Amino acid sequence: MTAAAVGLSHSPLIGKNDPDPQVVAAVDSAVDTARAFVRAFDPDLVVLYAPDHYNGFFYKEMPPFCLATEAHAVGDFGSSAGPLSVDTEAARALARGVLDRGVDLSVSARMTVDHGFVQPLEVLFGGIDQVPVVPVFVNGVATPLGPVSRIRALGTALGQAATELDRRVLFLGSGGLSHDPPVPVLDGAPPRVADALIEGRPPTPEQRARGEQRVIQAGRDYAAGSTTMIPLNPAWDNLVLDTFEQGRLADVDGWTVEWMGAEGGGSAHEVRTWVAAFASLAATGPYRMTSRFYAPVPEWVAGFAVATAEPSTGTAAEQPLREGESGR
Ligand SMILES: O=C(O)/C=C/c1cccc(O)c1O
Ligand SMILES: [Fe+2]
Repeated sequence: MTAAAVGLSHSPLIGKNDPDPQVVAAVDSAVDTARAFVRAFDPDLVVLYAPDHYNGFFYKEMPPFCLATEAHAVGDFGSSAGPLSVDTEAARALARGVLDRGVDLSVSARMTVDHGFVQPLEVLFGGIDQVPVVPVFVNGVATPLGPVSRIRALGTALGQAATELDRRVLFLGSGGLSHDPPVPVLDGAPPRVADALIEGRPPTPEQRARGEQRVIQAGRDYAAGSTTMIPLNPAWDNLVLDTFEQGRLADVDGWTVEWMGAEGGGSAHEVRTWVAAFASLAATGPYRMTSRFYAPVPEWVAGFAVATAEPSTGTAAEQPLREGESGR
């Protein structure tokens, strides 16, 4: 088995509320680098860790994480709808391997997913059915959230299980870093909203359009500096990226839910997907980050980051990231 990892922020506001062209060009260039990295690695299996935004998982049953043996995308914010090309056999083997290692994984035989899963597949592979994938939902939105150490344990167990497959596995984390979009919160929600968050009744097209419009307005408010939400936090985002780049994954066990929310906003917990992806790669051996990009993009309500990593050979030929590559 060979492995690699990519972390990629997502935002449904990309293309809908764009920043200055220079910022878009810088992001495009970083994404091109990641795409080239993925093409060169040529994975035959992608383990995709991503959050949900109350399109697939609801408070009726809200697991901390869940692996899918089959998955369908809802097509929110104009993203692709339909079945993902899930590798059911690999998904079952990985689920077994994670459970055997003492991590209480739940399994969905028909997961509903949204832009959190779809966007990285579209961006890196050109669609949701282009590469065999094992989708793993990681709750990064719906409180209460468990300790980050359990996400590292999940990633580690899944990485170890993947070593037993004769595959080229890309571990892909979708989301983060600091951001505080207007995702509804159950605590204190009016009864109609609470009911929707618990039951998960599909929104009418009008309701979905209103919700999406609210997010677009949030992007405009962030860009205008008139938001009442927690601002993007480049210092915290770079601390998070330093942790991954320096392979200090055990540090995340000390990250509290309160600290992450205060520093990075209500959706900063999406960075749990990166924790899982890098822990999976680390479970296969030492790694090195080969590219790192970061830009705070208020128009997208996103501390936006892209990073790639591969196994480290420990030889002198390996170059550390150059200044321009780090995005700092
Ligand atoms: O409202 C949603 O479904 C999500 C919005 C959003 C906005 C910006 C960054 C993200 O990661 C999001 O999921
Ligand atoms: Fe998100």
